[in-house]
Amino acid sequence: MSAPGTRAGEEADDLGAEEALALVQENPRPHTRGTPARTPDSRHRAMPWPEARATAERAARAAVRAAGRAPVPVSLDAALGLTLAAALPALTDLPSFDTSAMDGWAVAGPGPWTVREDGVLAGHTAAPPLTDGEAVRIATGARVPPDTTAVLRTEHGRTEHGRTDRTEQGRAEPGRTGHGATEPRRADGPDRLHATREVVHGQDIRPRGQECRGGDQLLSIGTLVTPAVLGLAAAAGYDALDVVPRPRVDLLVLGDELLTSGLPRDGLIRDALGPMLPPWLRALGGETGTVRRIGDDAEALYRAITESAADLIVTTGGTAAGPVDHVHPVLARIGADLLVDGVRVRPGHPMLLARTGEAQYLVGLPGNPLAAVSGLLTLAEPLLRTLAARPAPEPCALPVRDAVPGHPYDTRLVPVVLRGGGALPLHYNGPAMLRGIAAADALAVVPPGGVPPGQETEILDLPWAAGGIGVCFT
Ligand SMILES: Nc1nc2c(c(=O)[nH]1)N[C@H]1C(S)=C(S)[C@@H](COP(=O)(O)OP(=O)(O)OC[C@H]3O[C@@H](n4cnc5c(N)ncnc54)[C@H](O)[C@@H]3O)O[C@H]1N2
Ligand code: MOO
Repeated sequence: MSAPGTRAGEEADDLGAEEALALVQENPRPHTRGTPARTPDSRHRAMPWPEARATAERAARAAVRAAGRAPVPVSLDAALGLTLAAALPALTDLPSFDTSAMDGWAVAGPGPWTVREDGVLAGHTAAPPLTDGEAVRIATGARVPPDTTAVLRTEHGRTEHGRTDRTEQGRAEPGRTGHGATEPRRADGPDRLHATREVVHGQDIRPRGQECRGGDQLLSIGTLVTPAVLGLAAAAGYDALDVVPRPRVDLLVLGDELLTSGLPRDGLIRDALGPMLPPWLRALGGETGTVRRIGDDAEALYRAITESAADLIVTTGGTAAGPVDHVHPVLARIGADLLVDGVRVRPGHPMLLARTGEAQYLVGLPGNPLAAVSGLLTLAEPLLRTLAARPAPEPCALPVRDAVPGHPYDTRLVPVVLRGGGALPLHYNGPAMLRGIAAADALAVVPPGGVPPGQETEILDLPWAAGGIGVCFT
């Protein structure tokens, strides 16, 4: 990577976002609405895409009913991204004492006021009550002394020394005045404070309980813990929160052809899914333990599944019907219920969902990397979201800028960038490619037959893509 300002860095800047996008943008092709129907073979079990998602969500609801998901207390720093398992009552009034909202003086009654010698700072013990005609220097956030009637901002007060001084010429003159801050005292006796603006009763005092009273419900059950929720919980006195725990995920990567480092060689390729899936599963609400590489070993796959105590097992590869595609035979040996066995979606149609225990499910992702992403968002997303008690994302639809060709029968998931309120399909969206999705903001859901230019289509968020999505990002 080049440091900013170097030649290469300048070249990258010169390239510009749009040109960078052109590296991955799809060439518009005529959409294929009306393409003559092809008789699908072995399609009988494949489920329509919306139904597959609903099935995964229902399965997770059944798991929650069967096993429950006991709330766990976690420290604030571990709670981000989890869901509140109970409503959040305030543990205290907020603010918990009458607080100065400004730097200035706490005053009692009408001015001018006699200024007390000591000031009041935030975090200090309570100052003694003020009497009518008295003022005391006060800082923002400090407790206002009892019987304070208002806070006068520094910039709205003028102080005057309480005694006359002798000048060099021997003439008497009043103590010099200061605007805002009190000048160093040169004479005995308290300063006098004058307001330069009208003073309204109660001004710039945040009364105790202004935001909430102890016991008030601040947030409801099921609220996603965001950075703002962490701040509110801390302000309201919490050190820990009761949350729905992250569903545990065991990730089993299948395939003898996979390398974990270096360049592809001798027919071997790099494992793209081992690095990609754990953080993605976490963004969807799950927590992946170690990634286990099983190779193409049916016995090892059987053991890994039957020994797993995870809420969700995710396998990659081996879902088709090749000589070393062991997922189906092993699930049959276990006696698992196949709830989804193929989905009418491209890429990713061999994806599957099985029930492997009373409250345990297995999502089989196809090995082709973009097909695996498709399976992740079709089956693992609704499942993990429901297990983690996260709210469903608001449905979002945007117009496509160019025609997006469709499959004759199946839904397509197409990586897109979002620009100017519309979706632009990206090139390099083949099942084995990650180049398009790596540059994408979202996935467009393209129904069978395709979408003509300007027509709205459903958009699936990518968890990291805040930029440009606006309304869709939750
Ligand atoms: N006769 C048929 N063959 C295939 C069909 C079909 O319907 N009939 N479907 C194709 C489709 S579509 C897909 S998708 C794949 C699904 O295959 P599997 O889930 O069995 O996956 P594999 O065969 O193990 O691998 C497919 C492909 O992906 C590469 N791969 C696997 N794992 C990884 C990984 N972790 N990182 C990177 N790449 C990976 C693997 O090397 C293969 O190239 O089946 C088609 N075949
Ligand atoms: O479903 Mo496969 O994903 O088309 O490659």
